Amino acid sequence: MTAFKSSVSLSSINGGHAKAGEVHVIIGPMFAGKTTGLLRRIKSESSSGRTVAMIKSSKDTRYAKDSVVTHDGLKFPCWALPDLASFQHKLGDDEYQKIDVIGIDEAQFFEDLYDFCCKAADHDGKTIIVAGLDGDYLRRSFGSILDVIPLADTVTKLTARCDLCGGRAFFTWRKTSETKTELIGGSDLYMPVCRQHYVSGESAIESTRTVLESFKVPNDSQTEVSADLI
Ligand SMILES: Nc1ncnc2c1ncn2[C@@H]1O[C@H](COP(=O)(O)OP(=O)(O)O)[C@@H](O)[C@H]1O
Ligand SMILES: Cc1cn([C@H]2C[C@H](O)[C@@H](COP(=O)(O)O)O2)c(=O)[nH]c1=O
Repeated sequence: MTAFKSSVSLSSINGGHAKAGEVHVIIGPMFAGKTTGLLRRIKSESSSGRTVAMIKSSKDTRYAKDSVVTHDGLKFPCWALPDLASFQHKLGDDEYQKIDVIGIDEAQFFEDLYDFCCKAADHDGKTIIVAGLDGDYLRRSFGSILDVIPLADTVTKLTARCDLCGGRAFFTWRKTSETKTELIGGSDLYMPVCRQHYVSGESAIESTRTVLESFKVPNDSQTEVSADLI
């Protein structure tokens, strides 16, 4: 009786699909192997006969326009899109229906990630594998990737190797003073670091700022100087 009830409700909420969808989330700092893990899972799904599609943000122009590429150079063809809503439109409804598994790389750049995962997994019966940065260079939540955790079947947090000591790296350090959140780049701009080196880097920046501040001429004296000159 219970089994009968649940299969009736599943087919009604799931647009008539026999199988419910799934959401799997892979997070971590840069260089942690998120894209490598995503490619492995997509290739394994494909080998077991499921139809797969890969999407990445069109903001990521680093290695190739229409491929997801790992830091080691592994490649997989993809749709490079500005948003996820455009995926079904681009593919067409018939082709969309045929897709079983959708990989999403650089998921932190998609504002409509939550709505897409809800629709694709809950209503269209797709398996979605989401990979992206959980935190930005300031260790603040990045985009809406953390919002999909309550939707997820599984969450995997990967770590890289700290570039300074070889320990486990949980965070991404930005090597430049650029402060905008979104800044596309690789090892030219970023490095993975452990907690100790993230914190010591922050302290070094703070000390430098304090020293520079102490050299600044106060505003009042600047006014006096210019007044004297007049
Ligand atoms: N500091 C590092 N720690 C770990 N892997 C690194 C590091 N620097 C370069 N790599 C390389 O990056 C690869 C992971 O690349 P990728 O899957 O594209 O990572 P992500 O998508 O998490 O940025 C590793 O297999 C390794 O060869
Ligand atoms: C930390 C941080 C990263 N980015 C950018 C830099 C890269 O283009 C991607 C991350 O790529 P990966 O596959 O995880 O290596 O995100 C950013 O825009 N802002 C940041 O704070």
